Amino acid sequence: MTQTLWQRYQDWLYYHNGLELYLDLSRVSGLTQELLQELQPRFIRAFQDMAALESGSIANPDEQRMVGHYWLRDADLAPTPDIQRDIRESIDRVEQFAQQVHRGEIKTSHGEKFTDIVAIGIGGSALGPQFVNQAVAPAQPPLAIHFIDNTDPAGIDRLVGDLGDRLHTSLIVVTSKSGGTPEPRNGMWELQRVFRQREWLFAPQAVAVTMAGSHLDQTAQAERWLARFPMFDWVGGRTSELATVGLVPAALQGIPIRELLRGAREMDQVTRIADVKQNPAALLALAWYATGQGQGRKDMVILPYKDSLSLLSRYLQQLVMESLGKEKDLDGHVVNQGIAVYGNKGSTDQHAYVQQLREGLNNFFATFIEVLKDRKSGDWEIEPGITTGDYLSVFLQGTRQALYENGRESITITIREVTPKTVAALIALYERAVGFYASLIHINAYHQPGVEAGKKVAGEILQLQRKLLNTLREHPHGLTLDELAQKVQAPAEIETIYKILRHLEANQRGVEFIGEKHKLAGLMVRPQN
Ligand SMILES: O=P(O)(O)OC[C@H]1O[C@H](O)[C@H](O)[C@@H](O)[C@@H]1O
Repeated sequence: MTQTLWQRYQDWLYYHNGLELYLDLSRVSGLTQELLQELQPRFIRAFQDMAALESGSIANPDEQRMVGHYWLRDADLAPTPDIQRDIRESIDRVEQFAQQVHRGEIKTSHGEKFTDIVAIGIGGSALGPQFVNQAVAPAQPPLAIHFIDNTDPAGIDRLVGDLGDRLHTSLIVVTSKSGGTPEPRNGMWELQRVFRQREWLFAPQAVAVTMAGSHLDQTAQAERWLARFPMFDWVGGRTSELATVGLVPAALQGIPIRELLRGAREMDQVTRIADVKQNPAALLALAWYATGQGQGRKDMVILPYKDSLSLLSRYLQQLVMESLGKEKDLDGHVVNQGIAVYGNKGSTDQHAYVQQLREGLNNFFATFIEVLKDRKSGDWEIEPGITTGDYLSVFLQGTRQALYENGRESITITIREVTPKTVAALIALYERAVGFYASLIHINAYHQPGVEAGKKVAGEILQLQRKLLNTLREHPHGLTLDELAQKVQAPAEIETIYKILRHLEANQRGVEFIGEKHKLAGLMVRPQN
């Protein structure tokens, strides 16, 4: 007897009472009891791996590191008394610092209360804080937050311009776990220059969030910055939102960090259960495996039907793709794994790419995030018996049904309201699901070897740029691109050389082309007068 969809819905529905969170997997048609049985041995291994991880094993073998982000929300889990103490102390210090700033006990060096935060960081040092800021920052926060999350001078200029004098009452929170990432360092240097130009003191407004002893930490100590908060080497960037990386900006914005920690802890407690059907993260990992045949054949389209969650997809892009997008498995076999993540929000995206989802390439599964509570207060009927929120709700249901009827799979996560607790629970759910899924496909979810390759090439190009400028200065009458490439002993890099020169010329950086610059054959370049 074919199972009714309603029966399937009930069979594959998970509900967490404390969090009022539902996980509906019924529209993942590849999900069957048979698959669950087939994968049981791998799940048993995944639960064992996870238990070992939480006990302090070297769960990140490639970097020989422990993986301890779950300890952040329940210090008792940490494997040593020292780590337990470090966790508790760091949270207490964050809370105390924020309270002192809010009360005006910590002020600027010129005696004013702080009004804003400029958060400088990139990747895991920005995406979590940005997501949580948009999701749950108070309407009138004690300090408004602004992000420099790139090395784009125009973006920095825009922020400095928008801030105006509020920069003088801003806390500059520089976050970099490694303490050496070029982009946040550049952001810091750019702001320090603005402070110098305006004859303002930078250090008394500066806060560092980084690993003890890092270059950034040493700088903050030497320059006597206002405060420093530790990042631990056993917390990865993409799982650091519940570490000081996320807690410092959250606390300063008046977001209750103990609620964030509580929500994540409550989710951790159930995602620790070694029984797939009782474990929402294991169920999520199973659904991902089912829909993509364990090879990421389907992209993960994140569709929260709530404006305040529209940065969730950007946050999950790093958490999922930097964890799962790996060339080799734990045995060194080339697997080129991953699950691509994209999305924005509903119902907005129905007017953008849902057309392709409904009728085009069936290479995705949607993840709807449904929020039952429409607004804090003041609801009213825009039509008899209908509210704006009804539209949002029925557009989600309608899209989900329209996709399913055309053979497109979806997962639906439902929460009653967007709160610090439920947002942190969502973060914890995905952190654990990524960990389980990585076990199922036998990869290390906790390193990121692929990000180094691009950085290495970038460093080489910067070096080449320095050589080009030095060489050009010796030839005021100019050289052809070929001659220049020969003189810097990089004939094979002529295209890169051309791109470096084109960028320098566009910014009046001491280089000018002779002749029509799009006619590359025989194009000459000389030092700019
Ligand atoms: O916090 P940082 O050390 O500056 O690192 C910032 C980011 O850098 C790299 O891109 C890593 O792959 C990310 O995982 C990390 O979040």
